[in-house]
Amino acid sequence: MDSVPIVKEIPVLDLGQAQGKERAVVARQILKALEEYGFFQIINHGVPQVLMDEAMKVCQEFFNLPMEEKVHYAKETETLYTSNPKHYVSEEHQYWKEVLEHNCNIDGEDQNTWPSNPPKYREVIGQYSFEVRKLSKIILDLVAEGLGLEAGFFGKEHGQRMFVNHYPVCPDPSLTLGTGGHCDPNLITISQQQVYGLQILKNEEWIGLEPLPHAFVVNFGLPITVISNGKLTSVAHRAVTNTTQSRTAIGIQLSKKRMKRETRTATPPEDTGETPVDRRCLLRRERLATNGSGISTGESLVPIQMVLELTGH
Ligand SMILES: O=C(O)CCC(=O)C(=O)O
Ligand SMILES: [Fe+2]
Repeated sequence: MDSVPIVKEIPVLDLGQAQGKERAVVARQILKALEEYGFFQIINHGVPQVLMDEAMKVCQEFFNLPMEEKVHYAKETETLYTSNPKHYVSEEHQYWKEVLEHNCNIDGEDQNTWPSNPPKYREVIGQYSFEVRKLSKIILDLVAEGLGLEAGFFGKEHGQRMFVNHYPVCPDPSLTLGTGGHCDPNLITISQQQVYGLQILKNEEWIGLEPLPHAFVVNFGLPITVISNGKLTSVAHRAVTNTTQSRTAIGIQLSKKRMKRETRTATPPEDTGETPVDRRCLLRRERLATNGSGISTGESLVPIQMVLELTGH
């Protein structure tokens, strides 16, 4: 894993230019970045740096809470928090990470399910998810323009969910995984990360993406293949841990449809007749099938019917 090169060519796009007469240029740059890498970073995106810092701070403070307090959020009925020890018993591979995840839909009604500690969590993440939502709409409009689709093609009603992956310092990263290779199942993911660890698949080789301070990393999930009529595909990625620094990545995912947790279920073909399996479990199983570090193609990760359902097509 150490031999993975950090590639400076992964595009860094200036979203500020999209407001002026350079808009069409930016739309083309985004399309090119998606065709070549499936990922890009954006600067001048309009989300205040201080808000980004505060969001990172409250997330890190959450992970620094004592385990007794964090497990309070690991209830079976509404799981906000999971950690690698939880999977030790059932999974072949051990993931060196903790995850905080919850919906953050626009009406704000999810907020009372969010952690109440750190005390500023709900206020800060409420603002942050609102700002990132605005930003994702700007990017979606640019992608629609770049694809020659009508303005507003991606619609107004989106489901929004936040995934915060926290990877503690790992004494031996070769023995474990941060996040195994996968494609995202949702429409668009916008993530904030301050420490290197994200790797993306290019020409069947892993390459590393060095996050710029206060930039956002953007990628598209499986539905983009259907939406773009095969012009774009979702690119597999994974995250590695390191021996010196913990790493926290705050991902905000938008889906074409609002997803309530209970609707995030599906019966994979081989399980017909059994209890529906949580879709993230399905994804995790597919990740394991690729040994966690291999390549998951769109087809093997999520059945195409599910992609169509997610895109509302
Ligand atoms: O840790 C990261 O940067 C990536 C995590 C990720 O890809 C995911 O949760 O879908
Ligand atoms: Fe991902």
